[in-house]
Amino acid sequence: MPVFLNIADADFEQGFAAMLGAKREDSTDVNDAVTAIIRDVRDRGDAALCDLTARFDRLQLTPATLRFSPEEIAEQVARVTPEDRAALALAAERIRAYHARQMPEDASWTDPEGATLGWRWSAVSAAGLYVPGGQAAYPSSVLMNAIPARVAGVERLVICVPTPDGVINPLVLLAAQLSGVDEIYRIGGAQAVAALAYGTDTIAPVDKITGPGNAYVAAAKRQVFGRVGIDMIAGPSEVLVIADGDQNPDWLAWDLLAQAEHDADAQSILITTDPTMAQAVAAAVERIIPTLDRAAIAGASWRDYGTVIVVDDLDRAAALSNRIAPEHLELCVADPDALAAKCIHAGAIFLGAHTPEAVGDYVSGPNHVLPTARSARFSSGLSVMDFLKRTTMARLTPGALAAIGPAAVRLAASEGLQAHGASVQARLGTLNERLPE
Ligand SMILES: NC(=O)c1ccc[n+]([C@@H]2O[C@H](COP(=O)([O-])OP(=O)(O)OC[C@H]3O[C@@H](n4cnc5c(N)ncnc54)[C@H](O)[C@@H]3O)[C@@H](O)[C@H]2O)c1
Ligand SMILES: N[C@H](CO)Cc1c[nH]c[nH+]1
Ligand SMILES: [Zn+2]
Repeated sequence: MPVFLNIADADFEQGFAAMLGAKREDSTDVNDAVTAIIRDVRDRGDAALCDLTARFDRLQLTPATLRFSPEEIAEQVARVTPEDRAALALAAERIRAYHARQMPEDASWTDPEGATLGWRWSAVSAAGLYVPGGQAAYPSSVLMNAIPARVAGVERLVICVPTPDGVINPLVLLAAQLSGVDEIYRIGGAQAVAALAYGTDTIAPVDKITGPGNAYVAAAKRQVFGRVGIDMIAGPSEVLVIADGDQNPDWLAWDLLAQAEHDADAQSILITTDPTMAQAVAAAVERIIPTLDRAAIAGASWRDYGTVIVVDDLDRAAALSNRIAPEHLELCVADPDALAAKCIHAGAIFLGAHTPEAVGDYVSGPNHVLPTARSARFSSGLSVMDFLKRTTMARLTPGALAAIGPAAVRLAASEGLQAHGASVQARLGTLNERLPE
């Protein structure tokens, strides 16, 4: 049974703890295995990639076949139906248009002292996108990672995707093609992350690695961070639906199950002001679960992490939502804008009964790679900013240096840094002057 709370009389703190659950912890075994794999790839390069792919993905490769050839990509992409191609193209175009608006502007101004100041944005030169293999390969996630990189102006975009037993989802390759990916390698796990970070004879290293993956991929991203940038370590998906009493319970049940079917560790929460709605949605969820293709996963997720909370009013719902800081927040209420104004901490907000979270997974335009496990309190979803760096700029005239330089000289002296002060004084012509007491 999911956790069922009536906030009016339940111990919320206890329920809150149960709701957040005891999620996965870092495993020493995984970390040690990943350290060894990374070392192997650094030492033996392509040979290690081929050996590890044979071991984990049951696929024999040579350095020459690590990369998908243009002919193979064309052959796979030709298998995609026109309907699937059109849907993917529509998604790609909407995601591109949304992310184009995120591009920040450079800035430059001259202050009253005569200093011209500002900043300039530039893209990372090369980005590597990890695409989880097998059943978990989502073409939509290829678009969500690769398109912001391209919009940001990344010159070289690389994908690593494991192909267990040689099997690849053609839609993943089409999504890569639509997003302008330059190179696709059929490798996965920690060895792929190591190759992207350190490079091999065949794979040139990248500057930033993004994308989800299993515990080995996550541990490898943590271990190579510093050598390269990484996006975030995304945990199991979550949705919080806030609903008033005037909603269709079946619609809300489908929304909760759309997260639950992702992962047995996913979390779906309903907060409602109407006890009758709470009961109706919970009943609909139980009725629908056995009909799902992924009934076992969705059932486990709902049983272990599903939560239904009844509150007195929407202010209380907003306060709870802010504590949960959900990855996805659906506001199925009469005035979603008023409620959204009170919901400060959420990765993505979906306003109104006709905006199911699932549309955001694919085609609305915003990114579906979002902060999980309450990290929406301090972080944001993937965006073009993840592929950009900001460089600050300053140019001083002699007059500007004369106006503000003496303060720098004084501060350098206070820090005991003689050359710092001298580099300013030399320009001011005051190098041999004693510093004022
Ligand atoms: N948007 C998202 O957040 C999102 C999307 C899709 C998938 N996912 C997550 O990605 C993951 C997919 O997992 P997956 O395993 O199917 O694919 P994966 O591509 O993440 O991992 C496959 C690789 O794991 C490595 N591996 C497996 N067992 C190993 C072992 N014992 N020792 C060392 N390495 C080992 C192998 O190299 C293999 O190629 C799931 O956790 C899923 O929840 C997240
Ligand atoms: N809801 C997932 C995490 O935001 C993303 C996804 C991909 N495909 C379907 N859904
Ligand atoms: Zn989803």
